[in-house]
Amino acid sequence: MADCIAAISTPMASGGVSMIRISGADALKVAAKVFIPKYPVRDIEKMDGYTAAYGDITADGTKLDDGVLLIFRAPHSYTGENTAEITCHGGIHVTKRVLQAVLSAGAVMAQAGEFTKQALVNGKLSLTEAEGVIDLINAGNDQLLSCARAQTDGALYRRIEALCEEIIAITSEIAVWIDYPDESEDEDEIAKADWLRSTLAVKENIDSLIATYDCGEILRNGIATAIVGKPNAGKSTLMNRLTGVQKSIVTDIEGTTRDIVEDTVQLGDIMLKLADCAGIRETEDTVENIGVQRMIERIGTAQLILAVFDGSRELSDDDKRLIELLHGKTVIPIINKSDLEARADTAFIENELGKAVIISAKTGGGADELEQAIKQRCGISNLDAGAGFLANERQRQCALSAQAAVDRAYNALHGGMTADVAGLELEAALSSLYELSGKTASEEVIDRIFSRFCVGK
Ligand SMILES: Nc1nc2c(c(=O)[nH]1)N(C=O)[C@@H](CNc1ccc(C(=O)N[C@@H](CCC(=O)O)C(=O)O)cc1)CN2
Ligand SMILES: Nc1nc2c(ncn2[C@@H]2O[C@H](COP(=O)(O)OP(=O)(O)OP(=O)(O)O)[C@@H](O)[C@H]2O)c(=O)[nH]1
Ligand SMILES: [Mg+2]
Repeated sequence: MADCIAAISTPMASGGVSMIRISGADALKVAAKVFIPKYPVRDIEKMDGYTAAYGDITADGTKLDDGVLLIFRAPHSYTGENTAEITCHGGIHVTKRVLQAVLSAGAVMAQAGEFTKQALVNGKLSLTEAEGVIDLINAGNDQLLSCARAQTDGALYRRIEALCEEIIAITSEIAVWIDYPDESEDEDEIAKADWLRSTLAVKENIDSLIATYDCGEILRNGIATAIVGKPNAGKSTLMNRLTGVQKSIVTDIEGTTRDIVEDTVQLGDIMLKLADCAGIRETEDTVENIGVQRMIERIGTAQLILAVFDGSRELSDDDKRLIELLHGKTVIPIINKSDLEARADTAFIENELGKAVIISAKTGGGADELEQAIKQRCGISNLDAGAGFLANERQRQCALSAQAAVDRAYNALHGGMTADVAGLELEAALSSLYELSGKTASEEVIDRIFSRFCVGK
């Protein structure tokens, strides 16, 4: 058996060409057994990196196909190992036969993500960069692509490194203090105040790192958005206006919408998963009541609530009951029907729920302002992917344990405990951050990450 792995790196589908990748110390030796260069006659094992040859791909002396061989020399390859890429015609069967020939020549079948794992082991990629590679492959729009690109280029990695350096600066000072305590109490106090300040800065940086997770989550999965308000406020009209289709029934009869009507809409880079709900009111109607209950449940689960008020009428008890339900939620109050004379108490609404947006769902007035408000409220306009952000739950969990440890360190310093306690907590934070960047991630964690890759990546 030769010291190299091999797999088909292109999709299992017919196409123009397919690629079989071989990576490891013996990659060129194995390639030489199946690939016969046509001209100039040359020794594959002596080919320079970044050179290609045209020739026949063979199995046991029989020609399978003609193809192109591309050579990378360690460490200058994706994996950091010697790499040979054989490109053949893109039929599923012929590609499988070429792989078989390569395996017969001694290569070992690669596991899912094993090429990228080699890259990780060889220091070509950090763990968070490798995670970015999966996101890049899965990216379905420009925004996701540029976020994944930032990750594969090490944006998060650098942000974590910077945090670690800040922490190390404090822990090393504390370590010196433990060995050589300051002579005077004054100096001691000055040093402690200094550590407290630096720890606070670290704390703020971790907090803002954790806040980036929600933006990424919103980009990937969209925002669960509930449109709520009293009957006839114009919820269904707004829903139809946002999606551009007449999906929700609109009438001037109160209680028109009962079942939740769902649709999605792309607002710039954000996807809203809209739910148009029944209007809130006291009613004897059994069916409508169930609708109202469902609306209340949605208020509980929605990430964003568009609370629609009829601006042409005075606020009713139902409006006030709704406002009660919305406290503590992420809400954009919307005063609808701006094409009619204004009668609703906007100041009251803003006082309860924050800055309102005035629109006319009927005419489309205020649509831009609403889009801006949604973007602002969801923090998406604040996401600077190039500055590094948390892209998945594993990363978030590591960052949360680092945050908890830094909080404990801060409280220890603030509460007047001896600095060695804070020092230990900061060490704990550091080890969570190392796990995040992959410096100390366990084999198990790494395996779990790579199991999300496809074979051949
Ligand atoms: N044919 C082919 N195309 C591919 C890949 C591949 O493996 N093969 N990749 C696989 O995902 C991506 C490109 N990834 C690569 C990453 C590094 C190197 C490389 O040769 N790195 C050298 C040189 C770096 C430099 O010049 O700065 C190195 O790291 O030393 C090559 C491909 C996308 N396209
Ligand atoms: N003038 C004016 N009328 C509007 C506007 N938006 C909605 N309406 C009207 O208000 C009435 C109720 O609209 P809907 O969208 O069905 O209201 P809803 O909030 O979904 O009502 P329910 O489903 O009963 O809870 C309809 O006659 C709409 O045409 C607006 O911006 N201006
Ligand atoms: Mg409706």
